[in-house]
Amino acid sequence: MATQLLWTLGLGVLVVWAVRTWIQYSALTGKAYIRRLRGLTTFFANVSYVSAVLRSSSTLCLGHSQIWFNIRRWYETSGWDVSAAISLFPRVKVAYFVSDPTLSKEITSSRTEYPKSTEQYDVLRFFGRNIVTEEGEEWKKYKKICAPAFSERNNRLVWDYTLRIISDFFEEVWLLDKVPNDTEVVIEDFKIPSTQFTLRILVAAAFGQLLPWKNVNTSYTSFSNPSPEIKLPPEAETLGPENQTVVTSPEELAIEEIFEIISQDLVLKLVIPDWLLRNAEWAFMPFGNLRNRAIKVRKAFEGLRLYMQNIITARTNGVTSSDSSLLPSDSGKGADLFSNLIEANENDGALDDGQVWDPELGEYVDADAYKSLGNRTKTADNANTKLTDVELMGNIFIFLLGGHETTAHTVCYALALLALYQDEQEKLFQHIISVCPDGQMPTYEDLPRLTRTMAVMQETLRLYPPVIGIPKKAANDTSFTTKNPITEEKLTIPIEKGTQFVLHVLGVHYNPHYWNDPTRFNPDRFMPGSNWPRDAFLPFSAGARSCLGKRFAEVESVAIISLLILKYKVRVKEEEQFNNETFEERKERVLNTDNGLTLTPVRVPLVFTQRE
Ligand code: HEM
Repeated sequence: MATQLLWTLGLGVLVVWAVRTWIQYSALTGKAYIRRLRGLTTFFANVSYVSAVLRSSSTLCLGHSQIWFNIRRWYETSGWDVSAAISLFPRVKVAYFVSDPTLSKEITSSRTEYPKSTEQYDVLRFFGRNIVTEEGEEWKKYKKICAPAFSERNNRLVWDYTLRIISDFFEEVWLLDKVPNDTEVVIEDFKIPSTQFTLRILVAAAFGQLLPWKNVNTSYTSFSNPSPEIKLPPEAETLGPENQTVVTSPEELAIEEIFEIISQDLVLKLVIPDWLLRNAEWAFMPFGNLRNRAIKVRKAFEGLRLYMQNIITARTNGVTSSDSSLLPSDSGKGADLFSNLIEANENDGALDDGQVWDPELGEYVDADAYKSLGNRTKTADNANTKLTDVELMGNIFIFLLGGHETTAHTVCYALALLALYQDEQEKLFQHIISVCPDGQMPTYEDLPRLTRTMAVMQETLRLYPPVIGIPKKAANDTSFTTKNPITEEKLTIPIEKGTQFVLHVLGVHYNPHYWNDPTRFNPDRFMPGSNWPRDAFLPFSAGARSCLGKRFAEVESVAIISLLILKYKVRVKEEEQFNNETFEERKERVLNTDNGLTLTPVRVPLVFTQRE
């Protein structure tokens, strides 16, 4: 009887929901502007945790891979650069995907009208609130302390550490000096060393700690013409899914392993509630693989907490970073992100150069001038501007998370593209040796002249932006206008408060109305003097909430790419099973992409030959 009642009740709720959905759906799709901008209709909300988990393309939800695979289809179908994506559950909603650069500029430059849709970032508060997860006054407080950490001295430190780390890698892992000239280094998947580079650079530039190359995982490396005296360093334990060992304590994990686990399985931390994760041993007992992954994720987060806590305690006790003594120049000494953050925190956002970040102006200003600014100072002074240890940890965590994979994958795609396009690689090599003749190592002062390396990086970011969609929402009932790129007709769309927008970075970057031959790899677009469309390039977002680590990532990527191309000629590894493929097939294979935490190359097999 009770079961029958429950069934009847359930069915009743379902019918009410279905009828209500149908009415709402008909009303929405009956609107002329929705019909004109119509994109996909899916069951679940387009930007949701469900879509993060269900990544395959389906009509169930607009998974992340849809955003990748449908780069331009929606816009081509409607003829407009804005696409209205409708979802049905729990209620009918519309989200606007924007590939119109003028509209995306309007959105990014008006933070109060179109704030960041931070609900989707709640989960990134595991270690504390931080600059990515907050909006409004709270975000301003974080920005004021965090922005000065990315100082010019830190950029120099990034450069110096990158040179040091990559040179050590050549000597200790690729055994540059010990390998005869005709020996080639064969890399099964270049994503692995590129991730190892950027993690080490990030840890060095964030904490002043140089992680040793000793015991790094080198299972992806071999030599095509090995001489007997060459011995690779011993391999560290690999942590692929095939490895089913269970880590018993967070202290057992090295920082590399922690990041490898977090990159692979962050989504488990996002979707499994904490109490379940704490009891993963028994809760997931019947699911061996899932159980082991859940335990590893928990340990990795505990390990990272311990790692960061130890550094905070050491710094609080006056222990400073020591490894910068190993660097070629000492101009960046003591300017690691963490030291800068603590300094800015102590000095109300000011660094020792007397500059302070004004979150409302969005620029550095003189600290004394800032204090004399009436209302703005009042807001800042009233807020409790000092970050607690928990907030410091939350922000450092976000620097590590935001700066690791993004840059690693950019460098990986750049090398893949250069391996495929040998003529572009040769142009780049000639350019680098013109800046650094006679085998000289490039210095930080050479950076502004390494324009072609920067152009290669930018073109890579255009084609493979790590962050492919940036969520925003409307703060009020308002309207927006978009212009048809072909007919120039203008369409004004009324929107309700809370309406979701996705700045569709891929849609903008492949927009043929702004980029000539957009699928072609052509670094010349970004060379000085060429007039590329600034508003149609959004890899770091734009406006007040754009990437804080932009310069960090540029300095690091230009240094890594320049050094690799200066020392090695790179090509795609020949593999028997792909002997008969065309260039287009090879390109598709080598640049094959999945969407994990960021856009991720699937497997990039490369061969590096030492240059004379
Ligand atoms: C190629 C490398 C990188 C790319 C493509 C990239 C991209 C982005 C994007 C698109 C955003 C805006 C996200 C949003 O609004 O939802 C962002 C924000 C941010 N990024 Fe990056 N990033 C990169 C490297 C880095 C690095 C190296 C760091 C730090 C070491 C970093 C730290 C941050 C921080 C702190 C924010 C939040 C800024 C705010 O909300 O005010 N990023 N990044």
